[in-house]
Parts: sequence; C-alpha cells; structure tokens
Amino acid sequence: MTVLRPPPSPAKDTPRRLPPLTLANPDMVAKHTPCTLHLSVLPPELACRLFYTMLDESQEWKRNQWWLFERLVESPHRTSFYVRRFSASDGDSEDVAGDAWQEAAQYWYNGRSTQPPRHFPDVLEEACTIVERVVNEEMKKRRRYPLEWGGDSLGIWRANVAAANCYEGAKESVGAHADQLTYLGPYPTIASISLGTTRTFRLRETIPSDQRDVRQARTFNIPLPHNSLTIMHASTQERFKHSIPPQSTIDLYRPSYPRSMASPIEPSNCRINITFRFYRPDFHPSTIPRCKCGIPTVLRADQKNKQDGSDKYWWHCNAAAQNEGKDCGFWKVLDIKAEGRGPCVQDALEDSAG
Ligand SMILES: O=C(O)CCC(=O)C(=O)O
Ligand SMILES: [Fe+2]
Repeated sequence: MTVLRPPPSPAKDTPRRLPPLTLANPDMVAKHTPCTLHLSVLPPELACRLFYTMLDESQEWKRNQWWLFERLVESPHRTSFYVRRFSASDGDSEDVAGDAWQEAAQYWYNGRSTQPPRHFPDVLEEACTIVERVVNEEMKKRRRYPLEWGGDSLGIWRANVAAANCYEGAKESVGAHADQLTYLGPYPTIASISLGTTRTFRLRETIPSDQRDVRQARTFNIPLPHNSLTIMHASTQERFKHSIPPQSTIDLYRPSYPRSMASPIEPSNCRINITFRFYRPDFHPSTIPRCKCGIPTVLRADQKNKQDGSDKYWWHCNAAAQNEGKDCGFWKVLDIKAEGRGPCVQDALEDSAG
C-alpha cells in the first residue's frame, strides 16, 4: 500500500541575517541608531587638559566587582563616579551631592560600599557646560517620548552626575549591556565623551520576542576618536545594548599638547570615557523600592517583552551582585503613576491639552 504523506511544508521564512556595519561618520550613526556622534566637540586644548586630568585621576579608579553564577568577577576596566556641585541659582531643591545621593553612587559600583563620590574637577565642569549645549541643540531636533523627564518647564537637559571609565590597552573592555535606569528613569539621554585612543563602540538592537520571526538584529560598530561626543538619545537604553569590545590592536594616542611646557609629549594606550547623566528628582534614593533583603532594588528596561508593544520596566533585587550570588527573587513592574513619579513629558502634554 502506498502511504500518502503530506508534501513537506515550505521552509519557514527566517529573517535575513545582516552583517555587522561600521558607522564611519555622524550621518551614518544618526541614520541607523538612536544615537548621534559629534566630532571635535571641545576646544582641542580643553580636550587635552581633560584627558590628562582624568588619566591622573584614573590611578584611583577601581575595577567593579560582583558575583555572577557563584563566581566573583571583575570588570575588565576601571571606573569611577562623580557628582556635580550646583549653585543655589540653579534652583535645585536638593544638591545631588547631598548625603542621600551617596547611596546612588554606591550603586554605580553594584552595591559595594564606597567612599563618598568625588566632585567634578574644574576642567570636567568646563567640559560639561559645552556638552550640555550640544545635547540641548540636538534634543531640540528630536521627538520627545512620553516617559522622558518633563520636570524642567524649559525642557532643558542638564547633567548632575558623571561616570568615568578608563580602558588601558586594546584588551580592556565593557561587555554588552543597557544602563540601569534606577536613578535615571525611563528614556534617559546620556552624553558620552571619548578621550585618548580610538576605540570601537558597539551597538546592537534587542529584537522584542514577538518580532523575532520577522526581523533580525544588526551589529553597528562606531569608531570613537579622541574628543568625540556620543549622545545616547532617549530609547537607546530601551532598544539597544552597547559595549566596548576588546580589540587585537589599537593605535596609540599622541596628545597635541604636552602636559607642561618642559615635558615631552608621551603617546598613550588609554581611552578615557565620561558619561554625563541626569539623575531625576522623582527617582530620588528615598523613593527606590526595597526588596526583602532590605536593600534598594535596581530598575531595568525589559527589552525583550513589551506590553502590547509598549515599554515595561522591572524593579528587581540586586543583592546577588554582592551576596555570593544569592538574592530574594523580588521583581515588581514599574508603575510611574501609582508610584507617584513624574512629571514626565506625557504629563506636560496632558496639562497643555487640558
Ligand atoms: O566607554 C564607553 O563608551 C561606554 C561606557 C558605558 O557603557 C557605561 O559606563 O555604562
Ligand atoms: Fe553603559
């Protein structure tokens, strides 16, 4: 007897695999990613002075340490955290350098106890003012997202903290991640300046689970030269992971100015990165949910699962990072309204409509 078999079902269409793409100039970065790249952003003398100052400071920076699957691991680069001093004329209800914010600095280091954070050195303050100007000009050209911070009636972005990283040699790196949103809140704008040797900044989109059958992620490699500013605009932390991958070789950086009149120019194999950030008053440390371990939780965007296409964020226990990998399993969805946070851009829009 002949057994009739149904014809083989046609192979399911798998989305096209896309090769990595190098984004070699600002136009390409803006076209393919939610980021913008700004070359030669600081006056050259200031960029060089900032490089020397932060390189000297970096002698004190530490490798982050945390527990991962029952193993204590160490970040393959050194890092530090700075807070900005504000004058009363800035109208801040609380200086971010105040005691409460020291908790936030501690959580830059995965919950490790730390010394009080340092203040911006003068040269960092000088650079920050220029960076803010560039960020605000760029933000004016962009759409705003409903969950962005809407508390500044003039819609002006400013930085109140900075995280700094030093990558020494070609092998130091940072793995693929999206930044934690604990004190930044949803849809932050993060401005990241690069000094010293050129390194590749890698961006890769996370495709939400319900779109995996229709499209694939692409890897974008962006070479970041000395004195360039990368702005990770709103939605980068919701949709992309970023990294600085290890490289087989790097070009030494040759500063254009000596440290002093008498000193020779010394080539360097270091890249200094400074990310300027705005810690939101509505994500003040006193408002961060505590888990059953009694310590502050951390907030992350859920890049894979969207609620009916809209974003979802989780507060979750982060004790494992410092507690030999053990946590209490606390997970709670962020509910901006119920938690009394804001105003967000959407609230400002509702007010003007109503
Ligand atoms: O070095 C860089 O450009 C990225 C640093 C970074 O991702 C971070 O500090 O969160
Ligand atoms: Fe990051």
